[in-house]
Amino acid sequence: MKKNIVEKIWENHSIDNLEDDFSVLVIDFILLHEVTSAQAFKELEERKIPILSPNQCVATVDHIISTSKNRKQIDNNEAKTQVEILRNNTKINRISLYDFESGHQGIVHVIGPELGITQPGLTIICGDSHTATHGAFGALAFGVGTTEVTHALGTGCLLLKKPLVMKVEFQGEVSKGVFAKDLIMKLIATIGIGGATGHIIEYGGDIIQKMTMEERMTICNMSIECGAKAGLIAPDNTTYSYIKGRPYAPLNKDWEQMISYWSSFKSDQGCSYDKEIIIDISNMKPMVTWGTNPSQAIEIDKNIPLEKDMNLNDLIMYNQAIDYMKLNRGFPIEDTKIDWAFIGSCTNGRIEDLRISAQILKNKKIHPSVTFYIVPGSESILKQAQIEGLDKIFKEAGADFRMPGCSLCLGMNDDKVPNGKRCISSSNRNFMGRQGTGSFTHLASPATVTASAIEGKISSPIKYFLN
Ligand SMILES: CC(C)[C@H](C(=O)O)[C@@H](O)C(=O)O
Ligand code: SF4
Repeated sequence: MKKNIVEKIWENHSIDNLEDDFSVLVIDFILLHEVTSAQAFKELEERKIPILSPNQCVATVDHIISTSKNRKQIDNNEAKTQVEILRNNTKINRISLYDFESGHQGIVHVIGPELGITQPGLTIICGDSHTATHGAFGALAFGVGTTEVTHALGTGCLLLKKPLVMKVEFQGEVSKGVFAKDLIMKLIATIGIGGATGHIIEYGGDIIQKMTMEERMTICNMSIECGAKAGLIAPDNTTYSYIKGRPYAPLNKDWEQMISYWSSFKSDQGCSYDKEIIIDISNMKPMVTWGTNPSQAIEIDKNIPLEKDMNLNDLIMYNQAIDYMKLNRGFPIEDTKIDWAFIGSCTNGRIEDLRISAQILKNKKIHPSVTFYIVPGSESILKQAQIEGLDKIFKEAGADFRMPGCSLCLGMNDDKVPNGKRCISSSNRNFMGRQGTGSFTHLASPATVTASAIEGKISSPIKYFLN
């Protein structure tokens, strides 16, 4: 029987099939961060259950930490306690912790791939909703709650219901100035925040195949924003060359064997899906959100929708969003004045994102009224940016190039957009107050963020890519 990639990974990991499509699934890797792991360790300790396989776990500090240069001296007491608890838990349980100055501290979904932990055909979980990022490598990776983290740490498996599978393909020509972020935002705007509920998305087709791993990670990362449990992309040579030589990658003598194993995790030609969606991206412009969820997005040259443009079901959310965002119905989104700009997060805080921003910023200054945070996803990206001299370009332009962490993606650490200020952001969520109480967020690609930081208003980056 022909199978899709999800069915293949599922069967390969299922050790017991129960009624109603439930299976006991082996979990290959557990990623941990300071916010959602403490309770899991505590419960296991209380019940005297040891961690089954500490070498299949990796931890880092990302959410709550400071991104300032003197981040090691943690002033915030709550953050200090959470970091100390994680240090202690990982030490007692012999789990690798990528702490400050380890060379790989960073956002959990950035360092997994970077270390070569994220590999095709694996099942990977983390107490974090953006775990789908790892699906870019053909892994079945999804966010879970702390109870499931506890269960998986103790037993190495999880009881799960087999999800439906949706195939998504982007078709057409990618226009200049349009990036992976714009494509995934277009999908979410098209199918809505619940458009993929109950499904795992497999992204396929020529456009996806031509993408770099960084671009594929951006795509898979935001799958959760349209309700999908996970998003994945079949592995190919781009995947294998990215993994090769990384700390957790198979060594030379096992390499060929692993490639042939990994290559088996591809959907069979003619296999079936529960749903198939094609998104036409011809002549598409960069995307930007006007509202307070990621589906409330339009192409940058379009007007903010009017009430009559909305679905009846979306009307309440529409009105709440417009009122919160203090925007004018039916007006252009372009030229909306901004105060802050942010490049970072597990969606767009990778080296390619910083390179695009630096390419635009070179020999330019950001607008005097804009505060621009550029936050690398990991220590290794920070180092690479310094090697390439990107840090100098950022500094000369007037941007603040900071230490790695989740930073302004969520208002859980010292980095916050002040009340009443408007930020254009390369992150993945624009919920009310997400970047700080009373702040306004517009999601966009790193190129659009940078163009807007220069102009002091929401601006298209297309002009920077015309020759
Ligand atoms: C703090 C954490 C539980 C949360 C998540 O799961 O997504 C965070 O990473 C986010 O992006 O909102
Ligand atoms: S960068 Fe943002 S989305 Fe990603 S894990 Fe951190 S808080 Fe969550």
